[in-house]
Amino acid sequence: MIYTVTLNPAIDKTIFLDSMRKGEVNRIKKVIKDVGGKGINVSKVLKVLGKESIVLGFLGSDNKKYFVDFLEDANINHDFITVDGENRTNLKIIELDSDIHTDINDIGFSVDEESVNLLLNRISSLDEDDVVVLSGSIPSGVSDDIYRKIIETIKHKNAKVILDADGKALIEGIKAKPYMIKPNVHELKNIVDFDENNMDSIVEAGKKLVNQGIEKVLISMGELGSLYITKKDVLYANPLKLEVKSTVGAGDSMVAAIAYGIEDDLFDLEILKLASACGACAVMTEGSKMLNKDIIETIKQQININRR
Ligand SMILES: Nc1ncnc2c1ncn2[C@@H]1O[C@H](COP(=O)(O)OP(=O)(O)O)[C@@H](O)[C@H]1O
Ligand SMILES: O=P(O)(O)OC[C@H]1O[C@](O)(COP(=O)(O)O)[C@@H](O)[C@@H]1O
Repeated sequence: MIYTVTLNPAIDKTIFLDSMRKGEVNRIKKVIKDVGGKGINVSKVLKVLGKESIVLGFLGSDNKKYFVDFLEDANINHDFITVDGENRTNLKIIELDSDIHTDINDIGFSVDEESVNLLLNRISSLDEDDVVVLSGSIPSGVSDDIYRKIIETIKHKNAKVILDADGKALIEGIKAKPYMIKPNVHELKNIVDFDENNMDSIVEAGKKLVNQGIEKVLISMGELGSLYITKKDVLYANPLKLEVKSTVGAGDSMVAAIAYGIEDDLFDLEILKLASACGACAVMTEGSKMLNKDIIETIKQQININRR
C-alpha cells in the first residue's frame, strides 16, 4: 500500500487579478479553491493514475468537513488524527498582466504532543514493503526532526520512504537516509552547495547525496525539466514548452508518479517519464485540481529522456 503523510493540510485559494498594487485596494477577478497540502495532492494524483493510497496526518477540526467530503467524493482513503484548530488557507496569487505567480503559505494549526504520538504509533504499524510519502511543511508544536523519526521507525520494515520537504525538515529528514528525495533546486540548496546555473554542478550535488546513502534523487528544475540520479545512472528529462496555468502541485504530481513507479517496480526511465508527464499535466491544470489521465498518457509520449 502507498501511504501519504500530510502534517499540515491546506485549502489552496488561487486568486486572479490584473496586477498586484502594493499599499492599494486590489480587486480580484476570479477565485478558485482546492483541497491541497502536499501529501493530499500526491494521493489525488495516485487516484487519477488508478492507484489506491491512504492519506495520513493531522486534520484541524474546525473545517475538517471540507477535506473529508472532498476525499470521500473522490474515493480517496484517509485516516487523519484530528487536532484542534483550523486547516490553513494558502494563497496562490496569479497576476494576469505579467503572468507572475506568487504563493503565500500560512503557518497552520498547532499540534500537541499526544497527537504527535498517536501519529507515530499509527505509522509504526505499517506493513513490510509499504511505500510512504512524507511531504510538506511541519506545523507548530511538531519538532523539525519528525520526518527523521518516522523514517527511523519504519526503515527496518523495508518500507520505501519518499521525502519531499524544505528547510530544517529536509535537513533533519535526510539524516535517516530515506529511499528517495525529490527536492527542487531551491530545496536542494538547503542540503548541498552547488552552482544552480550549471547542470553538471547540479548533477554532482545529486551524486553527493546518493553517495551518502539516499538511493535515488529526483531534482526538479521547473521549466528546465528534471534530473534523476541513482548509483547506476543519471537521467535528464527535457522540459516541454507548455501553457503554464498553475505550477501548484507540479512537484507533488511528480512524487505521486514516483510512488506509483516504486510500488509497481518500474524501471527508473519509466518512472521519470511518468513523473515528467504528471508534472507537466499539473502545470497545464488550474490550481491544484484533479489531473486528467488521458492528458498524462498523451504527454508521456512527448517526454524525451537523455542519459548524462
Ligand atoms: N514552467 C514550466 N514549464 C514546463 N514544465 C514545468 C514548469 N514548471 C514545472 N514544470 C514541470 O513540473 C516539474 C516540477 O516542477 P518544480 O517547479 O520543479 O517542482 P516544485 O513544485 O516541487 O517546486 C518540473 O520538473 C517540470 O517537469
Ligand atoms: O506544506 P507547504 O510546504 O507549505 O506546502 C503546501 C503547499 O504545497 C502544495 O502542496 C503544492 O506543492 P508543490 O507546488 O511543491 O507541488 C499546495 O497544495 C500547498 O498549498
